[in-house]
Amino acid sequence: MERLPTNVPRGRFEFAHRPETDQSFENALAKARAGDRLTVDDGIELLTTGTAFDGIDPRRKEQVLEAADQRRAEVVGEAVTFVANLNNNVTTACNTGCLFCNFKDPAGGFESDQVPDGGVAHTDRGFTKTPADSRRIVRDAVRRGIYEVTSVSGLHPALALDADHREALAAQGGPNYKPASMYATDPGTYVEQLAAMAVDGVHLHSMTPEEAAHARRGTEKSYEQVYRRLKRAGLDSVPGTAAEILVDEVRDVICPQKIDTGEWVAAMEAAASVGLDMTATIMYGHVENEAHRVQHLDVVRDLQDRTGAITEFVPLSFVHHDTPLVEKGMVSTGATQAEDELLMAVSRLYLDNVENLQSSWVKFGDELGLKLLSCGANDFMGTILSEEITKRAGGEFGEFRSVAEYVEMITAVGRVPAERSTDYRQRRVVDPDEGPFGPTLGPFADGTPLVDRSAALADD
Ligand SMILES: C[S@@+](CC[C@H](N)C(=O)[O-])C[C@H]1O[C@@H](n2cnc3c(N)ncnc32)[C@H](O)[C@@H]1O
Ligand SMILES: Nc1c(NC[C@H](O)[C@H](O)[C@H](O)CO)[nH]c(=O)[nH]c1=O
Ligand SMILES: N[C@@H](Cc1ccc(O)cc1)C(=O)O
Ligand code: SF4
Repeated sequence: MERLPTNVPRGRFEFAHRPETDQSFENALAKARAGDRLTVDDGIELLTTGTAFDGIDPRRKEQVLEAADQRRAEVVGEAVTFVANLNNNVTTACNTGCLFCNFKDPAGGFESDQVPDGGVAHTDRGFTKTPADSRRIVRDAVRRGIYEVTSVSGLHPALALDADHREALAAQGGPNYKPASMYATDPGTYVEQLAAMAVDGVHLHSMTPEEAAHARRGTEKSYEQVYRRLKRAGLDSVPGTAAEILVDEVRDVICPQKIDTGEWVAAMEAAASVGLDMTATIMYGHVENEAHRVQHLDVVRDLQDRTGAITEFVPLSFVHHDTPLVEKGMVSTGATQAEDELLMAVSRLYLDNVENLQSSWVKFGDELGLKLLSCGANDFMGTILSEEITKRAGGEFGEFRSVAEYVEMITAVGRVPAERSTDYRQRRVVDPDEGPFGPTLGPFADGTPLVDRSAALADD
């Protein structure tokens, strides 16, 4: 039987870590089926369907997917959850230069001398919102019934933890700092933005490890001090993005100016130590190989063993179309479907201490997103209402799914739709015979259906 292709022919990049093991696929599959804790070598054998040959064996792939689906059913049952949420990203200004990212705009384009009076930024596809802008956008969405607002942004040079941090950066001239007075729009401080978004009891999900590093730059503050201050300002949980691939030889290629693996882990541990829940992610399907992917899972599993704070794992398949990695000719595609399916399945089997696995329709689309619910996933992401990160990398699956669409799609694949809270501690099963369908868990939610106002939101 012909083997299916993988996206990056092994060996194209000279990495020290390579998908070679002393384990056999059969042994690894037997351990997975028995519910044994897998080793990195086991994971590599499952993810490659056997390292003895290049490409993916379709029959073995189905065996791995079936094992993952069985494990999902045992761990979390038949419900497929979704959250009523909003993405409110504050700014696209960022000079960190991650090669997989097209969300960012050079911060210089936002400086006052670059922006016509009252006009939009020099890079007119980007944006910076004031705290007042954020508050207005979030308040509107809360009144429409959302439960959570997620906010992840570029590392704007004027952004600082709080007023004291701003003063310290101004006094020492940096690092990566320019005063807000140089920009057409002042983003405020992280504390001001969080306080502005923490309206009416909405759940505030923000401040990735990379943003926390930005919020302590040039100081001796610990990550604990930063996250404790952010929690006081209204932060409820932390997105475990900026993870990308938690193996430094890969980070050195795709995001050399970003925090390293150790810093990411330290920030996440700190967030957990001050009582914040978090998600964890992997952004895969670019230059890395299967050994890197499983080593990444091992870092996440170990973090969860030590903190228990990770509420879900979120595979982010690299959206490659409009990114520097493609422009530089380093890659030409993202992950193949077979790789997406196996990554989800091996995540389920390897992360034996993380209960929830998310399939994102904005990255995979509805059809593959639903298929991945039979490969180990049990969550189908959220309504989000607005989305720039994927869209600006060339993603074309939209910015919104209504509760009615969730109920229709989930029941169509024979699963049980359930609205959830960010921390999964609240789950409300939705009866598909009891329309109309709207969110009910948010502070102002009364079951009124959400409508697609992404155009209106984009005008904000
Ligand atoms: C855009 S950043 C914004 C927050 C912050 N600047 C950071 O890097 O954590 C958030 C995450 O989006 C994901 N992302 C960015 N570009 C992507 C792409 N082209 N495909 C898939 N995920 C992407 C990355 O995992 C990244 O950590
Ligand atoms: N996977 C993606 C997400 N996931 C995060 C969820 O939207 C939600 O914030 C989290 O599950 C906590 O409840 N968000 C995106 O905007 N895009 C994705 O691809
Ligand atoms: N920021 C990520 C999505 C994400 C958001 C919050 C999370 O907790 C996890 C993932 C992206 O757009 O790709
Ligand atoms: S991934 Fe985050 S830090 Fe990296 S360039 Fe994009 S916005 Fe900036």
